Amino acid sequence: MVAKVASRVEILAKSGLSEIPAEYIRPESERLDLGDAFETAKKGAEDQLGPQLPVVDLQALQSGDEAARRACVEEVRRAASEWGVMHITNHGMKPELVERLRKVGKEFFDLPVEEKERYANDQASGKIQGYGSKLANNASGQLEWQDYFFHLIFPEEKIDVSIWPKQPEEYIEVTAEFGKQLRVVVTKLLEALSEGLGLEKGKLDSELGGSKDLLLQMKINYYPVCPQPDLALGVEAHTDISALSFILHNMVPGLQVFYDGKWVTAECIPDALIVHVGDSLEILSNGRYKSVLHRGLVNKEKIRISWAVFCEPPKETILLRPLEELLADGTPPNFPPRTFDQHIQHKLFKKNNPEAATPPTTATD
Ligand SMILES: O=C(O)CCC(=O)C(=O)O
Ligand SMILES: [Fe+2]
Repeated sequence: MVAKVASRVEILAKSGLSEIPAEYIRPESERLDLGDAFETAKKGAEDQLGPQLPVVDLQALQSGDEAARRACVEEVRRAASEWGVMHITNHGMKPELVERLRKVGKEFFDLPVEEKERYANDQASGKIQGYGSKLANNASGQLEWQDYFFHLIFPEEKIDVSIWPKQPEEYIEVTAEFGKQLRVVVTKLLEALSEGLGLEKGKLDSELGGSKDLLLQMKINYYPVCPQPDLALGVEAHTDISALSFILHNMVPGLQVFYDGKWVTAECIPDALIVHVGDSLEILSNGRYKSVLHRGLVNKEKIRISWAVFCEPPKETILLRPLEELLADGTPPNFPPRTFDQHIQHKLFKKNNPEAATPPTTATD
């Protein structure tokens, strides 16, 4: 078999084509409401009907005022339970650092494609870090309108800066610092989420590997302008396999989350970070926190860039299963025990075999 070479969406977009290749055209069922979300989002929140993602101010988590702190924990709990996603403000991450992260990521993607190719990943040989584009290896053979750069940013002992962009020069310093500071935010949020489940505050963090083994993996998603945004998706609808995912972006709308039977376009809120609950946290919490279904739209006018950071447990050494404390009252577990790796394999299998009978041990997901 001839190895598949990924074609870069950036090259397609720059070629000036007016119709996108067939592999990028989503099936009819996915296209119903793709067209005008960008236009709607541009008009501003006032014009958007219906509910909006919750915005949670984390300031009070550090507060000496116990009532205020508890109220904040409750807001986090509620957002993670009802939506599985929230904007967080006053999270402690310095706006200047976030701005520098945006700058170095954009400068990397501004390089010519040939320069970026020097960092190309090789999914077939398991080299997943680096510059890439989706290969048509799923059942439908569908592609997404994006290129990306993927690499581990924390813990420091596990990162391999030799595969990180060397241009712009500041990339490594800024991104490593971002990883360190984001880890502090992760700790804080996991503490609030543990407390929201009635658990000891360090519980979720340690169940996910703690300071040594919980990984922060960053994916910079680069969505070029698309001549037919009503036919394509930047990222198809999915839930993240992570415990939590953090998203920041270049203030171009495109992220949608599925809530109450509808796709809701996330507003662009300066200095806020978006946090998703992913599958791993859904499993540990026995479904009390929801792994949110989401997707990314593209548009005709503006390049969109997002930085997604996935907080993941180690692949094989931890068994993800609903925490015992949450089953003590006789509540049955809603998920079978699986390592993170087994969860990934199971999800892939289900995606590629939608008709397959679900084995008895997996009856609940
Ligand atoms: O671009 C976005 O806002 C979302 C990206 C995303 O869902 C992902 O990378 O998993
Ligand atoms: Fe995602």
